[in-house]
Amino acid sequence: MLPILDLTQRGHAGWLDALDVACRDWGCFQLRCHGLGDDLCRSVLADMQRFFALPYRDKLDIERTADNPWGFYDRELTKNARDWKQIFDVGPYAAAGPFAGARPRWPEALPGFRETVEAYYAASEALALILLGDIGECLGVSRGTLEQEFGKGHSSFLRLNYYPPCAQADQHLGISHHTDAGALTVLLPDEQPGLQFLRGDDWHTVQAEPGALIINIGDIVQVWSNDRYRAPLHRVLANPGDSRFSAPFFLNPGYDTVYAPLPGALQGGAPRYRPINWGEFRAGRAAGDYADLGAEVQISDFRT
Ligand SMILES: O=C(O)CCC(=O)C(=O)O
Ligand SMILES: [Fe+2]
Repeated sequence: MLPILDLTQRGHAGWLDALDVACRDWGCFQLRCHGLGDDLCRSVLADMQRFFALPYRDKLDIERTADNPWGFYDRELTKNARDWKQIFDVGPYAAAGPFAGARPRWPEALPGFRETVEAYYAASEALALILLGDIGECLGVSRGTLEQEFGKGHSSFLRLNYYPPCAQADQHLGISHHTDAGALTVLLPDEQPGLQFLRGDDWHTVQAEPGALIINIGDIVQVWSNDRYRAPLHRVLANPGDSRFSAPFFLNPGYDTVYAPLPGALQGGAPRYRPINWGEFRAGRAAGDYADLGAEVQISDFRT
C-alpha cells in the first residue's frame, strides 16, 4: 500500500528519509495531519458538488477556450482517449507566458464558491512548496533553490474533477493512465475509491485515509532527480454507480523554466536527460488535451 507520512513529523529526525523512501519506492504517498484544515477541505468538496450539479448551460457559460484555459471542460483527452469526467480549472491571476491576461472565471450562481476555492488554492500551493523544498533537500539542493522557479509567473493550477457514474464502466476510464507533467501534485480526494497507481506490474487502488491528502511527484522532479525518483503512472477507474470528486493542485514552474538533472542528484553518474523547457513541453502536452494528435510529448523524448 501507498506509504503514509505525517506532516507533524517534519523537522524531526527521519522525516527526510521517510520522504526520500516514499519518493523512491512509489513516487506517491498519503499525507496525514497536513494542516490544510478539515473545514476547508470539507468546504471545497461540498462546493465542488454544488458546482458540478449546476445546469449544464451554466457550466458551459464558463467553458475554457483556446485563449483562456481556466474554467469548465468536459471533453478532455488523456492519452488521446476521452476521459469520463468534468473539470473546472483555476489558474493564477498573474499568469505569464501563453495565457498571460487569462483570468480565472467563476460561476455567478454560486455565492461563496470563489472564496472557498481561492482559499484552498492558496493553502494547497503553500503546502506544495513546503514539500518541494523538502524534496530538494533530499536531492542535495539548499532550501529555496527549486522553489524560486515557482514564484511570479508560475503556471500552477487547481483542478476540480467530477467523475459521473458511467453505465459502461468497463469500457471507459475516469482518466487514462498518465504521469503529471509538473513538479508535484497535492490531491484532495473524496471517500470514493477509483484512483490507482502503477507500481511494478500492478495497479494499486488507493484506500484514502480519512482526512489525508495524496501527494505524487511529477515529471519535473523525476528529471531533477535523474531517475532516483519516478513520476508514477496513475489512472482513475470509471464507476457504474457512484460519482467521485477530487481536487488536485498541480505545482508547475514558470514557462521559461529549464529543468535538467540536478548536479547533487548525479552522484557521479551522467545526466539522463537533456535540458527541457517547460513552456515548450507544456505547449506540446496541452495540444494533446484538446485533440488527438498522435503520440503525446513525453519526458522520455528528452533522454540522453
Ligand atoms: O482524481 C484523481 O484521483 C486523480 C486525478 C488526476 O490524476 C489528474 O487530474 O491528473
Ligand atoms: Fe494525474
